[in-house]
Amino acid sequence: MKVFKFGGASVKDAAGVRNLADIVQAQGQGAVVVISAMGKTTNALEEVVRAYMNRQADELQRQLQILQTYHESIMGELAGGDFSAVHQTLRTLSDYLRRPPSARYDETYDQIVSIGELLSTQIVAAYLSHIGLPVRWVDAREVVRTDATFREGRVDWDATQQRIVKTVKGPVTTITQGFIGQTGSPDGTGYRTTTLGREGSDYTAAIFAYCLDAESVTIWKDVPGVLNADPKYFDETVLLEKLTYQDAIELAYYGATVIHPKTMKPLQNKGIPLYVRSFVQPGAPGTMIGNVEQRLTTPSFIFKVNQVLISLHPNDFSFIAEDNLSRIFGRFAQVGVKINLMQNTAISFSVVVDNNPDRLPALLTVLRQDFRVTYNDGLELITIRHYDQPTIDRVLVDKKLLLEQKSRYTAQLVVKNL
Ligand SMILES: Nc1ncnc2c1ncn2[C@@H]1O[C@H](COP(=O)(O)OP(=O)(O)O)[C@@H](O)[C@H]1O
Ligand SMILES: N[C@@H](CC(=O)OP(=O)(O)O)C(=O)O
Repeated sequence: MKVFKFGGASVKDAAGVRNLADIVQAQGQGAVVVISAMGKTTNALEEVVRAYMNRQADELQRQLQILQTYHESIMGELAGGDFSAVHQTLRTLSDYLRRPPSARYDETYDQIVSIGELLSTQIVAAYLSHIGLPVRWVDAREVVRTDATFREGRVDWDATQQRIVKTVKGPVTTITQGFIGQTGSPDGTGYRTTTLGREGSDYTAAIFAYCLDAESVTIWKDVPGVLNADPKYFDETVLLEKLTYQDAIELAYYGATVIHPKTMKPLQNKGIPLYVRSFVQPGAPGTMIGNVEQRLTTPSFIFKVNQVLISLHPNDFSFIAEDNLSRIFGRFAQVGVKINLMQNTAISFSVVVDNNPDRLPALLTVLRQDFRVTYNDGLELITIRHYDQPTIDRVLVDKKLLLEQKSRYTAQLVVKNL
């Protein structure tokens, strides 16, 4: 059994859906096919959530219309298939949005944002059936069980495995959603949809593969495979043909957005290979991640833009020791901000985080309760895996270095453009 994952870029239009059908027919019949929301639908649904929670009726209608028109135009162009399930899902969303919003933002977010994956998989399943490829549409919410951490659901592996094994059987191709799951409701009155964190569809593919002891997972991308840098920021990239799980985990952890960082561990635990291949050139081999002998030697770059360097200084005479550190980490966990890099001296603690306007102001407020806080924004965090000095010198041209951290294999540089 193979698992395929198609992300938003691969199904952003009708041509993408037809291309997916060609790939599945040629290489993936009988596979589990995990699909994300089409194009930038998740971002669009985040706007729907914002308008709904802020009770902006006109804006909400406008956003809903954009969403509906986009999906309808893809269905129109596909010209064929029974899309009644898609229309039902759109009606369910409209009905939901007619009710007054609850105060539980994250829970509401998941109920709305999860619609993107339902729509995409219903469109793809209808089209595949129409062209004569029998498929089973599986509602991932009924098999992927999570806790009640909305927007970042933690998987209950035993319950999920039982359900997946029971549901996914036989030679028929399965179509299911990435990114979404379900929890028993906090008040015990029913089930609620959860999501696994933005860009979490790769992780869903790994969950299905783990539970089914799949022979491989292939994620189909708009790039030839894993490259030694994001081609959006770098002109001369090199394809990494083979990677150890460890190197792939490190690259993803430091921010190489080509694979979600949670994807590798379940696969590594069962030795299931992960292929990253181009949906534009499906015949090309791409990158193979697995139990390979050779560690990576090519320097690989990860650029994170829009970073903020925050420095904390105790208000009293204390040092940055265990008690202060535990308080600091508690504050970050409380507001849900991920630390991209940290460094401490006796009397200061510096962290680099994404400049997320939804969370940064809350973070600064709670930190200021205990510390004097200074910060510097508009920065870049450059991570070089398997670095050498000439590589570091090259990336520092026209940049001012604010902070540097090196371990045996990884160098991290916080810089400002000159
Ligand atoms: N090291 C890397 N190798 C290849 N692509 C990368 C790398 N780092 C970042 N990317 C970016 O990842 C993108 C593909 O991931 P993403 O847009 O999340 O795909 P999808 O949403 O279709 O799953 C590429 O277009 C590329 O810009
Ligand atoms: N649609 C979700 C989940 C996802 O993984 O999408 P993609 O595979 O297009 O990155 C998101 O945008 O966060």
